Amino acid sequence: MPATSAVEISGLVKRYDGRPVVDGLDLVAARGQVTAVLGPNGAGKTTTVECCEGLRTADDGQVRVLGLDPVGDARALRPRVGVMLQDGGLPTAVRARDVLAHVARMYAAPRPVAELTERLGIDAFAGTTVRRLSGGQRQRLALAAAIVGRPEVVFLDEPSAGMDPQSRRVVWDLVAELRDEGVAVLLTTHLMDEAERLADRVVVVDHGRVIAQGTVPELVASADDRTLHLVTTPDLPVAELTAALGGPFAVEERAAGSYTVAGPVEAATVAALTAWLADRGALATRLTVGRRTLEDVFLDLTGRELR
Ligand SMILES: Nc1ncnc2c1ncn2[C@@H]1O[C@H](COP(=O)(O)OP(=O)(O)OP(=O)(O)O)[C@@H](O)[C@H]1O
Repeated sequence: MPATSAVEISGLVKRYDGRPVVDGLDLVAARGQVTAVLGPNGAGKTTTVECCEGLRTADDGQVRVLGLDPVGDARALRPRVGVMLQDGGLPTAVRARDVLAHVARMYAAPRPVAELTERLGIDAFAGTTVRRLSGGQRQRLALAAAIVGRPEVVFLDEPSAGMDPQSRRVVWDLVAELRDEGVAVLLTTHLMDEAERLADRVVVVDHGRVIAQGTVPELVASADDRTLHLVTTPDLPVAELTAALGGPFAVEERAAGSYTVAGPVEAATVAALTAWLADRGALATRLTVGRRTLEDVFLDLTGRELR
């Protein structure tokens, strides 16, 4: 394993009832980097992370965390790895502050608990039992528990899911700090802005396999394609518009009155579009042309169908 990689997964297979939900997955997460795993619901992200955490055993392939086997070397790994589970995984009858104090005592040189509770706004609900915490409060406590032991590798399964925007920013700052301290952070997320802001590398998983990976700029920089975002009258006939633009464009109404035109958008495309809108008496209240976003790329890669 190269010195910089903290997690190495090769050919991982995990089946449930004979059905492979992880199906030959390869992934590397480096120290001092945030690696974000994206994928539709059921793609196999949590299962993969749980194999790294030693909570599931692989049916095939190999998983190495800090060069060790997450299941066989669980004892050696425990003090070096931080884990934040999707459901929190915290004891429900214990008060928030006691959970954290207890976890901190398991490590030789924990972070100062008071500093963490202040930073993550846990002081405000420190005396409340886990059972009675809101979803976002529970997430913050789970994050604190995952990092209090100064781990070398941190697994964060949807760390800011259910959090308000203020908490999310605090979490993002904390994750960036961990990275700067040299920690390997492997996180799953459905939030494209979270991945865009935090990830040094993005790994897109679908049907239990990696279907794309790279830095965000690498992933969004495909050919000359741009995306035009348009806000105007809802329910316009997109097939007619596509024909009027006269090129290989993918036109879509993503939300009522909010359209995207993907493809080789040029000045003439914008002119044709505004002329077509004017013919229908439709006013564009917003029209922007930019490079494709990570969300555009994600939808292109994984399709539009619900899972
Ligand atoms: N213990 C289990 N027994 C049977 N099937 C399971 C089990 N755990 C997960 N699965 C199935 O495995 C598939 C992958 O689940 P997983 O939780 O890894 O997906 P995910 O990518 O994390 O999805 P999400 O984005 O919804 O969290 C799903 O179809 C799920 O129903």
